[in-house]
Amino acid sequence: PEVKAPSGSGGLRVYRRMLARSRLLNLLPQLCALRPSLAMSSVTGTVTIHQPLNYRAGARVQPADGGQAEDVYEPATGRVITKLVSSGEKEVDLAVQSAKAAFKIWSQMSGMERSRVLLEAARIIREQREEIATLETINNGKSIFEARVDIDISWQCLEYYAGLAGSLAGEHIQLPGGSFGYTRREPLGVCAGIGAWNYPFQVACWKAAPALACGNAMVFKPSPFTPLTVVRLAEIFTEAGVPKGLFNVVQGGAATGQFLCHHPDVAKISFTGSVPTGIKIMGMAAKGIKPVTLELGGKSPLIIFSDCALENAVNGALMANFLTQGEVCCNGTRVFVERKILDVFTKEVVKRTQKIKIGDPLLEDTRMGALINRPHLDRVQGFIKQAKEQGAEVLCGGDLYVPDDPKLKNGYYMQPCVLGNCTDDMTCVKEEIFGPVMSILPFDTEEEVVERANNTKFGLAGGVFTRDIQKAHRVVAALKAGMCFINNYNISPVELPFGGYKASGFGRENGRAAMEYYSQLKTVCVEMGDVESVF
Ligand SMILES: NC(=O)c1ccc[n+]([C@@H]2O[C@H](COP(=O)([O-])OP(=O)(O)OC[C@H]3O[C@@H](n4cnc5c(N)ncnc54)[C@H](O)[C@@H]3O)[C@@H](O)[C@H]2O)c1
Ligand SMILES: C[N+](C)(C)CCCC=O
Repeated sequence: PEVKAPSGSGGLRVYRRMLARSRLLNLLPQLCALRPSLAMSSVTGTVTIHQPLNYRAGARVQPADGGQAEDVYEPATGRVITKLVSSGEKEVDLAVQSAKAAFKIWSQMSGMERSRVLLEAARIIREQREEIATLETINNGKSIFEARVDIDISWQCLEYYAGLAGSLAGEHIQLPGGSFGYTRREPLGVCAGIGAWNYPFQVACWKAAPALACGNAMVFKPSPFTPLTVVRLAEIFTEAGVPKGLFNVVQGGAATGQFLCHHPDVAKISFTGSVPTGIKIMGMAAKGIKPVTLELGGKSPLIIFSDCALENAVNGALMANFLTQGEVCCNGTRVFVERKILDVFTKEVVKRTQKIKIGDPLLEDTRMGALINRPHLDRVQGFIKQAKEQGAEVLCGGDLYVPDDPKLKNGYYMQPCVLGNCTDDMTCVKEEIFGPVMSILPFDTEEEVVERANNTKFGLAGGVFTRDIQKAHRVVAALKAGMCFINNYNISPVELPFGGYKASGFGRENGRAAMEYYSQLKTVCVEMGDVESVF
């Protein structure tokens, strides 16, 4: 109901379908109206946060050994919205100890008891959807339209794992002479979650929901660029009834993350971020022999065959490149187009890209907001400059965008960009840009395109558009990527496992699979007879 899809907009239809999965969604505007929320009063450029941003033992706290306060920006305006105090070793330890104490209570509860608390947390998120989405938009710069979808995926994730919490079980195995064995699926203990800035609330839910469902506690460190909404999540967990200290937030950057990873009482690390940081995380996990989930970057291929439904393929390419200003790990940024339809496809993609409404992310009709910060915007611009130098042609966009509204003039906006005349050896085709930049690459045969699509160090995602269903399955089977789409792109039903191959990481979030990454198997061997010793 809150999503108004212009007619013929297939990408938005997909999003609407995802949202329509909740009957309760119809009630959301009324529910929001009952609660005096941040959303009611906020316009871009007005919100400032003064509350402490760490969360420990069920309350917001200032870190016990905080360093110097750093500015946190509103990407839409370039304005400082809050100050972030990084947590030192002492604060990280206090958070871990708090989690350890809560783990003792939570891990002894039945799956059904945990389920009820997670369902209540999901309900509160739904109720506060508008407020959380608004805060996410203010802190991240993505459009409010998209932030609402992120929040919906977040509560759906909690509901999904609430449903699975009661089903966590082992098996019974018959042995000779009436003896038997059984297995218990047990929680790991205190899990560390470390998040990226592109989906701050959603990344936290994708980690917290399966972790808590399995009986673990968590200490979460968001990106220092987006510290705000995860503290709301912590408050919501407390309000829903988790033991105080079960979900804690420590703020800070690399140093805080390192204290967390090295902490001897942290049993597992779940990391979302870049490949270079992922390598460091794995090194730290190796030192402590800790299991690790790595959700890293990508440079995913999207393959458009000439027998596709063209409008769907164009919509798919837009969805694969321009959500969240292109700052999406699984984006299909290498768009391989069969040469027969290269011109017609490219023309349509360019036309649609030029129509994307850029601007104030809190306005209802905005579809592209501001990039996360000035250095990142400069970096993306640098990729486009280099692409031109290497022979790519800018078919549209690529320049900075300055909105008419004076309060937005210091925001970090750019026009979404489509690059033509690309070749596989160009930097824009090889490296993750993490901005709104699509590279179009022509191909002639299936065999050729599969080989080129796999010719990358990454392996997060991939997609194919074709009406030939045999070809579609054959191609995705050949793609070396963890998350593949046929005739769609970048939707994320929480029931489906998500994660990478190769340098894009390992472990899975979402789906039943994630339960394995937040639990461990204990085997119990039971003797019903006498013990026969060989000695
Ligand atoms: N696969 C996925 O699910 C997924 C999802 C979102 C983003 N990403 C990837 O994340 C990247 C963008 O996010 P980013 O710029 O925040 O990544 P980043 O690697 O710079 O930072 C990620 C997190 O790690 C922390 N960190 C940095 N150095 C650390 C260290 N030495 N020890 C411990 N923690 C440390 C950061 O403070 C932040 O919280 C992109 O590459 C993107 O593809 C992947
Ligand atoms: C929700 N998406 C669009 C699938 C993005 C998942 C998180 C990756 O950055």
